[in-house]
Amino acid sequence: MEFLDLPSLLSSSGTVRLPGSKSLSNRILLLAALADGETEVRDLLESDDTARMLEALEALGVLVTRLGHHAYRVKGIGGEGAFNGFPNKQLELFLGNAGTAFRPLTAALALAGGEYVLKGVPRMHERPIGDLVDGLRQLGARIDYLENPGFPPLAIHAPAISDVATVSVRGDVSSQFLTGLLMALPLLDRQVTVVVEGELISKPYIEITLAAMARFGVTVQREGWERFTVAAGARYHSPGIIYVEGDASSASYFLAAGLIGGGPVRVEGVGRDSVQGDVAFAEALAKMGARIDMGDNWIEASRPEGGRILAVNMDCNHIPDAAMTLAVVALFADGTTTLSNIASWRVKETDRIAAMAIELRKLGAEVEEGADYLRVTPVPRLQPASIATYDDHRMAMCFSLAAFATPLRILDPGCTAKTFPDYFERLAEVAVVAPVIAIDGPSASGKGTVAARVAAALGWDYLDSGALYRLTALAAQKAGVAWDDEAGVAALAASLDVSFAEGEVCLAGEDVGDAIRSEDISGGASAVAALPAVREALLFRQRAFRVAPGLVADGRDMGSVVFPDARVKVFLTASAEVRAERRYKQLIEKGFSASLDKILQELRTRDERDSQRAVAPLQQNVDAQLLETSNLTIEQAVAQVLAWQQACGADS
Ligand SMILES: Nc1ncnc2c1ncn2[C@@H]1O[C@H](COP(=O)(O)OP(=O)(O)OP(=O)(O)O)[C@@H](O)[C@H]1O
Ligand SMILES: Nc1ccn([C@@H]2O[C@H](COP(=O)(O)O)[C@@H](O)[C@H]2O)c(=O)n1
Repeated sequence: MEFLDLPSLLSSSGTVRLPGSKSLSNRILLLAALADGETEVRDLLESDDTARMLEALEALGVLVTRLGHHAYRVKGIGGEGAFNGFPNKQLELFLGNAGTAFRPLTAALALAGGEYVLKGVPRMHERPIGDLVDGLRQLGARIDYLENPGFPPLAIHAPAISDVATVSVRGDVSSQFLTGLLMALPLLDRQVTVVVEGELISKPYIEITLAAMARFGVTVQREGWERFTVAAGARYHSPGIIYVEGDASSASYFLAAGLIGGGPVRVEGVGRDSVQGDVAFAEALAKMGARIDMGDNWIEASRPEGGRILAVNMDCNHIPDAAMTLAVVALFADGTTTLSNIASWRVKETDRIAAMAIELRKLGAEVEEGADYLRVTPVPRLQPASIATYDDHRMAMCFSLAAFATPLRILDPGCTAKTFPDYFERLAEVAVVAPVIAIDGPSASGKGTVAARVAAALGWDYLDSGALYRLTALAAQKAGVAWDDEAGVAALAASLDVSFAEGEVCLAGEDVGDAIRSEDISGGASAVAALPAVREALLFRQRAFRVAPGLVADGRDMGSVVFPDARVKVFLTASAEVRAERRYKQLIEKGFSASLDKILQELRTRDERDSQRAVAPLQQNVDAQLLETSNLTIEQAVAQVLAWQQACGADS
């Protein structure tokens, strides 16, 4: 499985231009297709969900021209006289997991006339659509469930249009059912009123629908949130050029980063004039302690000097998507946060309440999960974890914010392609990561000694990565697993029970500081380190050491593989003879017997194996500074590394 390791994030500031809103993009594309005339859609979101809508429209015979720079020209199929439906009247469409494509297309195709099959990914087939189908059937639509009643896939047949003037639809499961119905009604040439049954959820999404329809010339008469009427003769007319607003839900991650990391972080593309309800996220964040500034087309979030992040009890029905971000902000709050009225999370890309609870607990938070609420109690120190994302873009994006507290592994980060393909690149632009000094070099060159002293001088953490390979070799020896049994040793490496505290190195609670330094285990470490699966198993464990305020790491591949973005990279070495002598002295001082010749020979063997192995071989990388210490004291070597650190202007 693909993954992305996020280091600890220290602070945030900067500006992000948001991608186009998913909700608006797919609504506008469909309306442009149904309208008369040509519409130029600018700033369209380029993502999986919009790709599914574009593919579907083109397959239906709508002419779409890609103009570049997120602009598309759509030749509408509307015109004078009765609506004739789409040019292609018999088709099977695959709509992935795009709810904003599936629901409105179901409604439009059900009233358009034709024989269509609508399918999606397995999760789409678990997301209810029965309420929309029931509403459409009242209008004469003929729709069959191909698998389970109430769920996609669907077979849509030409409708037997009735003259019913009032239809009802449930509003308490997904507002997309009402959206789908409303957007399709102008295809009928008569007045129809939709009556909402139950309390309508996610009302701001209906505002988006009404605003988008209005841009295409159709005004919906609204009586509260219960009755919506589309008049006879309502027709979609192209507005000519239409701009898609930035995605307000996507803004939530950056605004939250502004609060958690200090900010200010500004998002451009949404602001005071936005039609998207998720801009209300900014108010929710303000209740959690953020300072919010807003212009017509931008919003900025920061944390006031000395400000705390406040726990809240919040009804999130109006911002269901952006509220996921609040659940992660809650990890930084000063008490227990409760997010309520979020039952719709259960029928989104995944069961988001369940998924959120599982993943927040992995980080160490206390979480209570209810049918329609989530309660999060933070802990003083979060723990590094691999976060599963459930093929849900918002899981990946909101959990990235936990990196302000701990290094993280995000599994399947590519799932953000649904709405925000370059999310992690944009996040990197506004977040400052914990700095790393990577010191690589051959055995006994002094890199551990120098690295530990540099770390102490800077007040940073220190990682002796070689110790992890040594511990793995020792664990294998104790378990009777041969050092060349790649799968067996990798399994041990993945579950190593180790701790480094107060100068002790413990394996399963036992201090093995001296045992892992024996020449036998040195050879074993070098042997297991040549196994790719072992290196893979230890990768995140090493990266998890990268916490605030910074890390000095020593090993063989710190600068090349583990921390390729380290700001200072050093290749610290000395001649083999000098190194053998240093190791000899070290052993004698510790009271071990040793032979200089044997040490030199073993050291050369280890150098040879470390530099010849296929994965992460020991070598000086082009971007690493050479530090030849044969004629340097420890103090001189330390001073040189600190000078490089200062010269590169890294945080100290
Ligand atoms: N510049 C130096 N001059 C003299 N002695 C040094 C110098 N640097 C380190 N030493 C000594 O060399 C010995 C080996 O150093 P150290 O254990 O730090 O090496 P290392 O590269 O981390 O080794 P390994 O890879 O085997 O863990 C230590 O006793 C240390 O004090
Ligand atoms: N990043 C690293 C660190 C170590 N190794 C291997 O482990 C052996 C022991 O390391 P020491 O630094 O404690 O000597 C070493 O010989 C390497 O084979 C590694 O591969 N990558």
